[in-house]
Amino acid sequence: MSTDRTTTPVVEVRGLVNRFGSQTVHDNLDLDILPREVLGVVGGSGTGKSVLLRSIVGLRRPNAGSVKVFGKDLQTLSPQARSEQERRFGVLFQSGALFSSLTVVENIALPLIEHAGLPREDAEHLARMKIALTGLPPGAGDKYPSMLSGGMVKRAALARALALDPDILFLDEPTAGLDPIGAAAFDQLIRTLCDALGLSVFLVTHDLDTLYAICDRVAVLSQKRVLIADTLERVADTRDAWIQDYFHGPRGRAAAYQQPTPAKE
Ligand SMILES: Nc1ncnc2c1ncn2[C@@H]1O[C@H](COP(=O)(O)OP(=O)(O)OP(=O)(O)O)[C@@H](O)[C@H]1O
Repeated sequence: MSTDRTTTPVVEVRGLVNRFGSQTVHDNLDLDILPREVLGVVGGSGTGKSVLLRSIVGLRRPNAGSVKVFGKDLQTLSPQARSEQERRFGVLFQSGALFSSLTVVENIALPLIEHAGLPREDAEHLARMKIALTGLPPGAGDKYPSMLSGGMVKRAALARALALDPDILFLDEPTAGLDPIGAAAFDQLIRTLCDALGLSVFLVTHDLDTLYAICDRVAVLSQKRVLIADTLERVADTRDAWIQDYFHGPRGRAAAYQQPTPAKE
């Protein structure tokens, strides 16, 4: 676990409101993402975890509220300044979202060519470095996504999310669909990258093992807002029906038994 995190947030979400027609998904939601932390974001299905992620990274304009990234409100920036801020985000969507007609190297090189303006040869050289960083064998770079296993696709998508050397990584259910061993290995990869590269990680998950294995704090979405964002221990002790069910039901007990509790600062 990282030990030198400061308390100035890298992302501050304040008073966020998101509505779809008559459905209010978020109502006055507040959340901080701290430097160098892995923040697990949990909540029942449909509580708005993915919408929150999309609102923070600028893919959805909220109905009200503000999102500050490194102290700057994305909505008030010029298009160029905004795009520079957005380059500080790396996003891994649930589907992986790689282009099927491009090889893994080409997929990872693409943002380096399009956003960083690198010549193809340099971009592909850097792409191979990102591939190595995520633990993929070198040969994987020349394959198409359909030729890779589910775990390898996740790693390739992570390599692409890391292409522009982001400060904050957003992961939407990264271990969904992986077998338990593959999921545990992917968890450890995220923790290692967070510590080695000094990244902050916003991680939407349903996976209790992930929370116990790598998260510094856990944010619970419930009743259209963040009910609590704190250490796993304090969250699990919170009096709330969903939290009690989630952390102290059979699956929660099994996860707590299997994993060492994250080190305290
Ligand atoms: N583009 C959209 N148009 C209309 N409704 C939407 C849209 N995107 C999300 N919603 C609604 O917002 C709510 C929250 O969706 P979201 O995908 O954020 O939930 P979630 O917490 O990530 O759920 P899950 O854990 O099942 O993935 C859902 O009721 C969903 O139907």
